[in-house]
Order: sequence, then structure tokens, then C-alpha cells
Amino acid sequence: MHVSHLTLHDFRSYASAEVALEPGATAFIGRNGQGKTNLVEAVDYLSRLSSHRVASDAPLVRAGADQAVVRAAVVRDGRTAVLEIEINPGRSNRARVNRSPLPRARELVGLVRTVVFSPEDLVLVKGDPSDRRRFLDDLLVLRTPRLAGVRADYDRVLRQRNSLLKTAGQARRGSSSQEGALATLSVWDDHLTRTGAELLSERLGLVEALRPYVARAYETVARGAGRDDAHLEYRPSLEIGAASSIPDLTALLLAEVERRRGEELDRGVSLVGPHRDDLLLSLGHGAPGPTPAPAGPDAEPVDPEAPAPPPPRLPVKGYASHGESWSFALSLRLASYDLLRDDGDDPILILDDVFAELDTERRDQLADLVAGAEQVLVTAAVAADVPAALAGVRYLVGGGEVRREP
Ligand SMILES: Nc1ncnc2c1ncn2[C@@H]1O[C@H](COP(=O)(O)OP(=O)(O)OP(=O)(O)O)[C@@H](O)[C@H]1O
Repeated sequence: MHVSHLTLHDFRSYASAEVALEPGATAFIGRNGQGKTNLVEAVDYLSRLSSHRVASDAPLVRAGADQAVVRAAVVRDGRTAVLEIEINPGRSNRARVNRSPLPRARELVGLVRTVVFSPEDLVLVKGDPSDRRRFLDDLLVLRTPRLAGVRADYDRVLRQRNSLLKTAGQARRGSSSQEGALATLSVWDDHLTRTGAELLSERLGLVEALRPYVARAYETVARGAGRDDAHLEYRPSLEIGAASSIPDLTALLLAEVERRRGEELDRGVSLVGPHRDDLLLSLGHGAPGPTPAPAGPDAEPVDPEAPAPPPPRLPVKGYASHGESWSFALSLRLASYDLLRDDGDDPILILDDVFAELDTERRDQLADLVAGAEQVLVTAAVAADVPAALAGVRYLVGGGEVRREP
């Protein structure tokens, strides 16, 4: 798929902008702060209804304006659809497809699919578990748009259950009757565990699907790495063994919620569920092995023929070098792209300011890997940073204008 036309009204720094786009590579070049990222952020927003840079919608609306509008003509299998989102911070956003309003804005998700590489990606590796959960959930929703509803339901149930836990906990500490609150809580336990089990089951499936893609991407991106080096493992907030079905996970979550009831009431927050999970990223090379036991009269004789023990696998967070961390973050994005593509649809690739972070060899390597994509949108402050493989259409961005280079 590709975007053939982008229109912005009061989006970020743009009062209005019209940009015609083509398949293949397009680079937006301009000095810092001129609005290059704002353009690609608008395309990404249409894909996920959230930004890769900010958690809330307010910064997306031009200072002084009430609402922003992003409209894009998206070509998929030769047919064009015009997608539009009206961003109304603090109120419901409104979406249209070919001018017809959608009942809910989130029904827009999945109609255009993007994978963004940006300097912020380092948080996937170095950031909090919430950054990795968001990565997984964004990808889940891009692959299966219906899951946007499950994700939103889970967030809503969690908020309501947390506020109930606070009320019930206060009643308990004040020795007033908490029977009513506890009865209501058990209803929310059911909602939380059922929706949570669905989200958890989907995430487990996604990590399984993603694992070989990440291993392959890391081998390609990191110099000297092997196929088995990069590994990812889903870490749930409770022991689930080999369970992966929704009924089994619901039962396990419910039992754990009941077991930790007192602790949850004391702390006033939900302690069990996919909102407490993490994705463990690890690398299996480059680390020193375990310290050998000191030799002594009772020491086992060393067999010189015995194979060396495999190097330990270490978490990326806290252990990996800067270069390894970057390679892992890039691999997660590349793997997402390859997985979506193998699902049967070529997502739009956005490379936002990434080339300045990479040395020439890795720039060219990344460019070669993505050059075959149906559409690649690149931003760079300096034209020379854009590798030759992505030298396509070029726009100069500056002074609030976006001008195509002849
Ligand atoms: N809501 C907003 N209203 C008005 N201006 C905004 C808004 N949000 C961001 N800006 C302005 O947009 C500019 C940043 O644009 P953008 O991030 O696209 O820059 P860029 O060209 O990608 O720069 P860099 O090369 O430094 O990444 C800043 O000057 C910022 O003040």
C-alpha cells in the first residue's frame, strides 16, 4: 500500500499542507525543527491513531487551534480510499472513509499500516516494560484490527477496577462495610481476567510469530551476529506454564487475582494481568562465562576435549552496548515489517531521522533492506545522510512549506 496524497489542517506546525506522494522512496529534507517529522507523524497517526512521539493528542493540534485534520488518499491493490481523522483533544476524534463517517474512530485502524523507525526506538530496549507492551499491542492491532477493541476494553476495565480497589481498600482501613464494594469487585475481576486473557493469549502468539523474524533481522543488522543471538521471551505477571488458550489463561488469572486480593486492596491497584507483563529481550553472545571453580586437591579433572560451555544469554537492558541496543531496536522494527509483509500487505515504512544515528555501513545496510518496500518515507536534516538506495523523490521542508525538488 502507499499514500498518494496527504492533506493537513492545523496539524502540529502546519496551518495547512498538501503533499503529493508516490510509491518508492520519498525523502523530506530540511533543517532541524522545520516540520519534517510532523509530516510522517501524520501518516503514522492515521495508521494507529496514536503518535510515536507523544502519548496524548493535544500536542498534535497546532497551538491556538481547536482541532487538527489529517486526510490521506491510500492506494491498496490499485484501489484508492480517502481516510480522514479529525483530532479533537479532550473530546472524541471523528473518522471518515471516502467522506462517510465511521461509527467509532478506532475503526480506521488497520486501513493504512505503517512501521516507523525513529531514534525513540531505543526505548523499546532501554525503556520501561510499558514501552515494550505498547510495541506488542500496536503490532497486534495492525495485524488484527479487531483487537483495538479488546485493548481499549482492557484499559477501561483496569481503570474502573483500580478505582474500585481504592474505594474498597479505604473502606477496609476505615473499618466501614466493604461488602458492596467487594461484590462489585468480583464482577470486575471477571471482566479483567476475561479481557486480560484474550490480550495475553494474543501477545503470546505474537511473540512466537515474531521470534524467528527478530533473530533473522538481528543477524542481518548486527555485524558478526549469528542466527541464534537475539531472543525474545514474553514474561507474564504470573506463572502460566504452557497455557496459551483464553479459557486456561482466564482461570489462571482469576486464581491469581483471588490469591492477591489482600495485597491489591492494600495498594489500591490491580497487580495481576497483562498490564504488568514484560517482553524480555536478550542476546546470547559477547558475555563472559561463569567464573571457573578454583583448582584444588578435590577438583574435578578438566577434560581438554570437552566442548566449551555456551556463553550465557544476557538481557539487553542493562547489559548490551549502545550499538547492540540500537541493532536490537532496529531488528524489532524490521521484524515487524517483515511479519506484516508476510501477512500479505506491504506496510508503509517511515524512517524518521534514523540515518544520522548510524555509521555509513549500517546506513547502507538498512537502506538495502528496506529499499524494496512499496513506499518508504524518510526524514533527514542533511541530504547526504540519505543512502543512495533511497534516493527517490525529494522534498525540501522549511518556513512552513513543503516543496518538491525538481
Ligand atoms: N502543536 C504544535 N503547534 C505548533 N507548532 C508545533 C506543534 N508541535 C510541534 N510544533 C513545532 O514543530 C517543529 C518541530 O517539527 P518536527 O519535529 O517535524 O521537526 P523536524 O524538521 O523533524 O526537526 P528535526 O530534524 O530536529 O527532527 C518545532 O518547531 C515545534 O515547535
